[in-house]
This record gives sequence, structure tokens and C-alpha cells, in this order.
Amino acid sequence: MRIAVIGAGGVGGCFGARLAAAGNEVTFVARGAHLEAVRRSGLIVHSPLGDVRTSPGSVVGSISDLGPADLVLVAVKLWDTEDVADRLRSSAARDAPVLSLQNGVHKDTVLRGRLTDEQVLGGVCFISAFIEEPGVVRHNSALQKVVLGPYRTGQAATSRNVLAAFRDAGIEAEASDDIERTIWEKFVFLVGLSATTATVRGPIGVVRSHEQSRRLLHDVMAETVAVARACGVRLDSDFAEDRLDFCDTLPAAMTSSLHNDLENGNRLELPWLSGGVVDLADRLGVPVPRNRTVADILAPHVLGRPAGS
Ligand SMILES: NC(=O)C1=CN([C@@H]2O[C@H](COP(=O)(O)OP(=O)(O)OC[C@H]3O[C@@H](n4cnc5c(N)ncnc54)[C@H](OP(=O)(O)O)[C@@H]3O)[C@@H](O)[C@H]2O)C=CC1
Ligand SMILES: CC(C)(CO)C(=O)C(=O)O
Repeated sequence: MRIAVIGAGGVGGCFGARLAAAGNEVTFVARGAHLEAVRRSGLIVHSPLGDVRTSPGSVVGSISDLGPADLVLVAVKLWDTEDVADRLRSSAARDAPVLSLQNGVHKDTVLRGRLTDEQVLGGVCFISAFIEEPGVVRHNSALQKVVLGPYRTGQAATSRNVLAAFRDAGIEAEASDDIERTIWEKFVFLVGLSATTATVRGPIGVVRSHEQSRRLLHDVMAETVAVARACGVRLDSDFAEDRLDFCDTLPAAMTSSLHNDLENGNRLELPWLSGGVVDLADRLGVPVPRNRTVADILAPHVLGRPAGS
């Protein structure tokens, strides 16, 4: 399969390198120092599942340099989604099925609005990975999973082919018959994990073992469930309790990419996490005081470490 991976960072780098190692013709789109390093030496992925190195020729510097593809994976941070969709629309890969592995409930709305409705599949991924230095991605744990599915019945065969490509590459991959709900299920958990680990500035082990931060985790997720239900997504009313039980099964040291980005002084995806919950809630008239407070506390950090801190 000819696979274009837009964004060769933690997510795109890990999944793209595994798909390449399985014999797919993978082309990464990268930029800056990362692009130069991958051009020189290939993309190196250090992983507890085994290290991988891609060939130096497998990267281009712009979406407009892509050739025709059988699948496009989108793995950029959420603020780059509009730009990626616009560039993709005028590239040689414009007709390929598109699967975004990004977080949140907004990304596919953006992609479906700017590309064709028929080409965008739904998906989420579960992994913890980041760019350690230009050309090098570090995969932190054995967790490496995708869940994907069609938004429309006409996409069923494509969705099955993409699922098979992931599985053939040794990646845990599940089919969802209600991908919108699956994306919201991950969102509820992710908003809770991100909000609490970033504001407590500690991993889930710390958050869940203190009464007040544990209640915060529950309440942030319960508010997100209420917003999902107001959007018409069929989540059970006690889904936050279910996710709290799930949080108790996680390794104590686990944290969120938002918390990592905060600690490293990077730009944050907050406007699409607790901030995104607040925006949706305001339109729907759902009270979300906990998410609003989290968004307010972290607001000074959204564009990176604030001057003077
Ligand atoms: N990291 C993780 O563990 C997880 C992340 N996710 C989600 O996956 C998405 C991607 O995150 P992550 O992999 O961490 O992001 P990274 O920042 O590690 O990687 C994104 C890469 O894409 C590059 N990029 C952005 N736009 C373009 C473009 N137009 N052309 C070429 N390269 C481009 C960025 O470059 P530059 O740095 O110059 O902007 C960066 O190198 C996010 O939505 C995140 O929430 C989901 C699960 C886990
Ligand atoms: C929760 C996790 C690690 C799961 O993939 C994630 O998506 C994130 O922190 O961005």
C-alpha cells in the first residue's frame, strides 16, 4: 500500500515506521530540522516493541511533493489540521482515503469540511511517543493501538483494507461500528487525564490517589459525557464512573501528551481538550465549571511557556 504520513512526530513516526517495516511504501511529510535529519539518516524509532529505522528516501518536505497514495495518515498537532487539509486538496494524493490519528472530537469535522465526506475515515490511536531529537522518535511503552471505522456505509471496504494494513504490520487494530462514539469515548478519558495531569503536574498515580484530584478527574469526565450526550452521542450516563475505574488500571507513571507539552514549554492542544469542551458546552447550554477552570488555569501556557515564568 502507498501510504503518505503527514507529520512524522510521536504518532506519525511510530505508526508510519511500523507500516514501512511491513513492506508498505510509506512517504513521510516532515519539516525543519526533523526533515533534514530524516533525509540524512532515515527516521529512527526507539521502542520497547523493537527499534525501527526507515530509509532516508522516504521523506518529503511538503504535501505538494507527495505522489498518488492509497492512504493518507494525518498526525500533526490540531492547530495544523486546516492547513494540512487545504494543502492535501491540491496535492497528487487528493483522492486517497484519509485517516486522522489526532486527538479530539473536532479533527474529522475539519477534515470532512475541507476534503470530501467520502474519503475521511474515523479513527483514534493509543500510544505514548514524542520526538526526542531531530530524526529520532521515542515510543515510551508497549501501548500501540488504533481503532478505526467508516462514517458512511460506502467506506466499509476501504476501512477493512486499512485495518488489515495495520494488523499486517503487527499493530493492534480494532474495527469500530460506531466510530463517532469511539472517538468520544477516548475524548472523555483524554480530557480527564490531560486536565488533571497538567493542573496537578503529576502522573495519573498521583491524581487518582488524592481525594480532591480524583474527584476533579471524575467531574471533568462527567461534564464531557454530558456534552457528548447533548451532542447526540450515545454514551451511558455513568460512563465517567466507567472511565474512572479504567484510570485505576493504568500504570501509576502514565501521563498525557498535554502534560508532557506543558512541562516542555511547548504549545498546548488545550483549546481542543478542556477548552473544546467549554466551547461546545456554551453552544449547547451545558454547565462545565470544572473544564472551564482547567482551561482558565492553563490559558497562559497555551502558546508555550509564558515570558517571566
Ligand atoms: N504523542 C502522543 O503520545 C500522542 C499524540 N496524539 C495526538 O496525535 C497528534 C499528533 O501528535 P504528536 O505526534 O505528538 O505531534 P508531534 O509534534 O510529535 O508531531 C507532529 C509533527 O508534524 C509536523 N508538521 C506539522 N505540520 C506539518 C506540515 N504541514 N508539513 C510537515 N510536517 C508538519 C510537526 O512539525 P513542527 O514541530 O515544526 O510543528 C511535527 O514534527 C495530536 O493531535 C496528538 O494529540 C494521540 C495519541 C498519543
Ligand atoms: C492518553 C494518551 C497517551 C493515549 O494515547 C493520549 O492520547 C495523549 O496523552 O495524548
